[in-house]
Amino acid sequence: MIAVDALEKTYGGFAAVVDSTFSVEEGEVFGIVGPNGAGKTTTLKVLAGLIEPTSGEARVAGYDSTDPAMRHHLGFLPEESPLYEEMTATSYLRFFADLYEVPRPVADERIERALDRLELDHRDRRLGDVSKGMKRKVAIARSLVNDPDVLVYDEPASGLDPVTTNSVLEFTRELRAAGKTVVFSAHNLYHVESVCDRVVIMNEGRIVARGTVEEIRERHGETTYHVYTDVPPAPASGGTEADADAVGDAEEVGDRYRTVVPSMDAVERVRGAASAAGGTVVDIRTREPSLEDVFLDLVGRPMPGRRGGGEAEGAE
Ligand SMILES: Nc1ncnc2c1ncn2[C@@H]1O[C@H](COP(=O)(O)OP(=O)(O)OP(=O)(O)O)[C@@H](O)[C@H]1O
Repeated sequence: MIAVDALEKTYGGFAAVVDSTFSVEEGEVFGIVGPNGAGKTTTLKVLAGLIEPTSGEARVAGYDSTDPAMRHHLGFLPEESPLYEEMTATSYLRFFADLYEVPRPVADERIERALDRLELDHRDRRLGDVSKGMKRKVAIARSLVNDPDVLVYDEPASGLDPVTTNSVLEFTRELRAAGKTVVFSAHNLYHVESVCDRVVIMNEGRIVARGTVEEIRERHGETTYHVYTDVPPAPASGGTEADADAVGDAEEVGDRYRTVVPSMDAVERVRGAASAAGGTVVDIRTREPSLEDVFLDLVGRPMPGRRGGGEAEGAE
């Protein structure tokens, strides 16, 4: 449903997106995560046809993203979605439905359905007077007035309270169940883990990891072993440097000592060191990396060659 190929976007010589290639299948929820300035919004704006690639291409629902016909198949939720403050939710959504030339009875039914599902009260209050959560929900409803196949949401749940956040995430799952394809960006990795079928992690314009959350964890994360001993482990005299490294950082936890190590070999070294100190291992726990662990590890690495590349364009 979406195919992005060797996408580059530069702003006046600054490469915001570098050599990005990914695809999204029909009915998939696809997450783009990354730190501030990673290139997420730029990627989404290209998909939404709001900016043109410097090179490479993005195809959405069978159209080039720069083809105006593509927009009939797309609903876009920008990161900031200022609404017309004097309008009510209903009149605002009708206005957008008219822009898409949706027949009025169809539009009214669609708008009612979206507002009901999003549990939007105060439909006749001016938008300038409704809460931030309600404004976000109206913006989400706006993305659906043309009944698009593809939804591109930039930080859909950012700044929302936990209840509204949950309802937006649940709504995203329902969109998938209805066969829509959803691409969204997020900073909150829990949101991504809980909703997305597949994810790309971007850093400094480049994709640095991709796959299901599970695949990314397996590929990029490290399992650690937490070894609990009843004495501080001390390497036996005459032990190797690796033995000393393995037991260097025991931390006192209650009446036990915890040493975190990356392998079973190192666990055995800790065992030896505990016994050399007259004690024993009392517990070993395995800890799988979270998406957040992987993320912090990946985005902490410097990325080469961000500046330059592609032709300079004026800032938009
Ligand atoms: N119109 C523009 N002109 C110049 N530079 C831009 C423009 N838009 C974005 N950039 C730069 O491109 C880089 C990527 O920006 P982008 O907004 O895509 O990142 P992001 O991952 O969405 O960040 P955030 O999480 O902060 O929203 C940033 O360094 C940003 O300053």
